Amino acid sequence: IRPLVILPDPKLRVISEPIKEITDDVRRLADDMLETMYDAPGVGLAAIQIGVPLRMVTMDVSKSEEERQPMVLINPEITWASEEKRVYEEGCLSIPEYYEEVERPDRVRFRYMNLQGETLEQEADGLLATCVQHEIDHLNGVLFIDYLSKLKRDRVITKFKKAARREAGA
Ligand SMILES: O=C(O)C[C@@H](Cc1ccccc1)[C@H](O)SCc1ccccc1
Ligand SMILES: [Zn+2]
Repeated sequence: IRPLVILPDPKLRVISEPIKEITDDVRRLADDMLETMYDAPGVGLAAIQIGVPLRMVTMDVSKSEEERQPMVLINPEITWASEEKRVYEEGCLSIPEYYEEVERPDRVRFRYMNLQGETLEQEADGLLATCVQHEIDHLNGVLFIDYLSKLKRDRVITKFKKAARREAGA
């Protein structure tokens, strides 16, 4: 389990680098991310959220504990998005205990490489569509608060800056 990077850490604004080769380190990163994601718990995690600026995402939107369906996406990209939008109350493991409605395309198609080195493309709707868009945003330094009004965004950033100062014992 790796510590989560929390707002206002500037690491969250980094654009993550593509993964060029699937090495044992890359496989270990996937294991660390899945372990951290399940422990949080969350349904998705981007590598930058544990401080690693590489384009890897883990997801598991399966409902039950028994039937875990872990997904590891390497260099994922959205290849198509529906016109229809859907509003979902999003949260973020890097912005704890803050939830706001975000509107995103209802369905997306995304392409990625898996840990076996295969390039796959699949379509998603519902929570998986929301999650994959939220995670790929992380790889581009975009947070869900960027879709809110400036007023709301500034409020939450100020709140987390104050909390960070208190922690530093300022
Ligand atoms: O911070 C993250 O990237 C993980 C989020 C991903 C996510 C956010 C909003 C909507 C879908 C996925 C965590 O999974 S937040 C916890 C959570 C758990 C169940 C459903 C939605 C969010
Ligand atoms: Zn997030």
